[in-house]
Amino acid sequence: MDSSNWVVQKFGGTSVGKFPRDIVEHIIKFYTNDQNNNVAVVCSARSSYTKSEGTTTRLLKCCDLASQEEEFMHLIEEVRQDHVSNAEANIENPALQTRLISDSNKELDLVVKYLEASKVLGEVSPRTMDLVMACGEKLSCLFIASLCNDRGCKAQYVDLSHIVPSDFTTNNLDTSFYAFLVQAFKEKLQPVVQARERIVPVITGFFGLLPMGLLNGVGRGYTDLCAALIAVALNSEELQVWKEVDGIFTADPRKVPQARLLSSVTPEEAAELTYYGSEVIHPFTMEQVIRAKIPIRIKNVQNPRGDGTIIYPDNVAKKGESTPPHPPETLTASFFEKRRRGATAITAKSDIVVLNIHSNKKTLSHGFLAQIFTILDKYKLVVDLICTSEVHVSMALPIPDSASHKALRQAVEKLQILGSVDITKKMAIVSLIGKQMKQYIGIAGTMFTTLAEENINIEMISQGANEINISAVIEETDAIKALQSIHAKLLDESAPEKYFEHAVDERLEQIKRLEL
Ligand SMILES: Nc1ncnc2c1ncn2[C@@H]1O[C@H](COP(=O)(O)OP(=O)(O)O)[C@@H](O)[C@H]1O
Ligand SMILES: N[C@@H](CC(=O)OP(=O)(O)O)C(=O)O
Repeated sequence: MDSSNWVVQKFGGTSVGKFPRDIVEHIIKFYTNDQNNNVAVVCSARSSYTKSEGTTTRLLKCCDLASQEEEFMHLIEEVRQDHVSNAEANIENPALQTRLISDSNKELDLVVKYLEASKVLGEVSPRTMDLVMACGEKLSCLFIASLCNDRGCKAQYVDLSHIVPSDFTTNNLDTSFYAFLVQAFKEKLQPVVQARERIVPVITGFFGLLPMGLLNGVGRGYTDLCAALIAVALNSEELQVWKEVDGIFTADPRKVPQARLLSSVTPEEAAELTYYGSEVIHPFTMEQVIRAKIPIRIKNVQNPRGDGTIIYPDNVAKKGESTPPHPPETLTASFFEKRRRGATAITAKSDIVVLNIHSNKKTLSHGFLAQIFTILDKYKLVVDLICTSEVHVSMALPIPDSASHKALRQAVEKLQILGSVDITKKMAIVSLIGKQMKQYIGIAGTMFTTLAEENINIEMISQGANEINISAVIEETDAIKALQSIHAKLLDESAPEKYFEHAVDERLEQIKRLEL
């Protein structure tokens, strides 16, 4: 088999749940047969409807119940039933179907053993949680590999859940750890790469067991990172992340119907969009592939022939070239957006709490911030935005679940020693993202004027340190109105030019001045 020409395709949990036949018939088979690519597939755990009701969520709930010494078997049976009926509905060959059901049952029986032991102890260690969570990706990949074989596309299930040796110790997911993983993946995939006939490896997006636990180290969405590392290991031409949207839009198309599909975004923009509420791609993914000069393409399972959105730096050459004189060959001609007016996209993040701390001046100002961050760190609270003066600090914190609510309550008790503390709940961060914004004057002005015109009160303002993000904290109930109105003025193709009369391309102006 030719060892080059690899394409890595990552499928999310809801896509595996809703469109497995399309994935095999119109995507995997199309790229292997019609496009003559070597395809490697990475899957997340199956969700039949939404991620919050999917297999990973159910397995994590089992861990939660076991740690409280409570019964969890009803959830395991739900997962079992879901996968058995899915196998019966999709796998036609009786031998393949029987084998898949038996393999799936074995994996679930193993999970029950881990959970029973944890229930006795009343504690689930990060390692046990990883062992339980890994089952989701195992079941999903056993299924997709079986479906490929059922439909005449030779595939092999590849389990990465024990790729990290049990004596491996690290508390850092640093470059050397990623390099170790890439090497381990290369060795694991060697038999498939060197096989005489073409075989599609169907690889578990779970790669563990990590010393600190995959959930602690990487968080939900870890299969994107796994796919990126596989793409590097195979030196692939492209990493394709298949979703249920045509690509990355100027705003969430569910919230802003006028949102436009973007043909390209930079890795920094994709990361900011994900951090600030648009679940586009796990932010850890980009660095690995971009360093290896591999473009990422976001594509739609329901519209497989669409171009999707390319994530690639606008100033980096493609593989094998030293300069970036033109769009890399694998990218479409429309790679570079023609009409960029500064901003690329807008996003909103809900479940934000604003925390204000006013110093009682019993501490020197230089110790004030250090103490605040020590307390927040102790309770593992993340700060999305921060504005400070010498004695006053305002912070926007994502508080999405009951665990973070509890942590916030405990942190506030400690913070009160430093000064007066107040919190405002049910807020949202609205962020305008764009790599080219920094060279325009007037974009922030238009954004804030628009909010004022819509009668939306701004609680906090922040311009990200990387200058590609302008954010405002507003009430959660105003978020959609804010997205739509700012989009209409700064991102709609049909927006009247008058909205841009204050947005001056500063770099262009400087050049003009030099020429005079
Ligand atoms: N700017 C954006 N561009 C595209 N999708 C966005 C954006 N912001 C939010 N989204 C939402 O992100 C979701 C991602 O697609 P989905 O296929 O559900 O992801 P996954 O495969 O990771 O579960 C979509 O439902 C879409 O509405
Ligand atoms: N199954 C895991 C990992 C993952 O990456 O999911 P998805 O690709 O559906 O975001 C989760 O739900 O977190």
